[in-house]
Amino acid sequence: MAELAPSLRITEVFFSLQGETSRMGVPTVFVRLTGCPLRCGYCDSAYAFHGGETQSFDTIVEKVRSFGAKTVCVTGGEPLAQKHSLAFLKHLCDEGFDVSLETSGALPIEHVDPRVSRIVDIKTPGSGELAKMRWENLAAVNNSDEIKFVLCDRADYEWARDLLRDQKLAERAPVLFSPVWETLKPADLAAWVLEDKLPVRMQVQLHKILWGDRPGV
Ligand SMILES: C[S@@+](CC[C@H](N)C(=O)[O-])C[C@H]1O[C@@H](n2cnc3c(N)ncnc32)[C@H](O)[C@@H]1O
Ligand SMILES: Nc1nc2[nH]cc(C(=O)O)c2c(=O)[nH]1
Ligand code: SF4
Ligand SMILES: [Mg+2]
Repeated sequence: MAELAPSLRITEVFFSLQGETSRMGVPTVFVRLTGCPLRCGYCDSAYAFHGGETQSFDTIVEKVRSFGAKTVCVTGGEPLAQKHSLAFLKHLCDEGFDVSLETSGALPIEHVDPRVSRIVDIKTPGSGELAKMRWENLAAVNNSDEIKFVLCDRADYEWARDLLRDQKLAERAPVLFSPVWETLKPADLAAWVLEDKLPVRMQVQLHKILWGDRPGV
């Protein structure tokens, strides 16, 4: 019997400015996949934990293409938790898109198509999901990827700073430090990064400054 065409469970596809990472500000199509095995206390995308709609690759790509942009960010939920996400990432690259992936760090990243830039979170103690971190992922990141810490408070900051130094993370890939929205004051994080002269890129979520904390932007 012929296999059904591969599909994904999708929460939303939308066009916005990339609000995170070193690609911040670039017009980007976002594909948000449904479902996540983690429950970070601060998650701003909990609406993607359930629901969504099953769509074929062709349907998703047609929607992506309709925005007329070359840059695509696959996020979630946790994209790598879906069976066909690796094939989908490869398909987007084959179709000529410039693709980035937002992933929690809890699932294997090494089989992601090498043309994809992988933004790999290291979940902190404050996220409540540190125990899910798959530390082997760190050996797989390279200079076209980014390692990202989303920080709840000073304790998270010190934990991330110490890990950055001990594991020489900045030598593996660019490192991002981002405050949890409306939880850690960006100016506090900026002062700490400067005081410790950390080799990281501090970033705030541009889309929330522009449009607030809501789906679809
Ligand atoms: C919604 S997650 C989806 C992808 C994947 N599950 C992950 O955690 O990377 C995308 C990014 O948003 C970050 N994020 C989620 N909630 C946030 C918040 N309240 N403030 C700042 N960043 C947040 C996550 O840490 C992650 O880097
Ligand atoms: N504008 C915008 N940029 C983003 N970068 C990463 C996002 C995400 O939710 O993963 C995101 C998002 O939700 N919106
Ligand atoms: S891993 Fe990502 S989507 Fe899942 S709960 Fe954490 S921030 Fe939200
Ligand atoms: Mg978001």
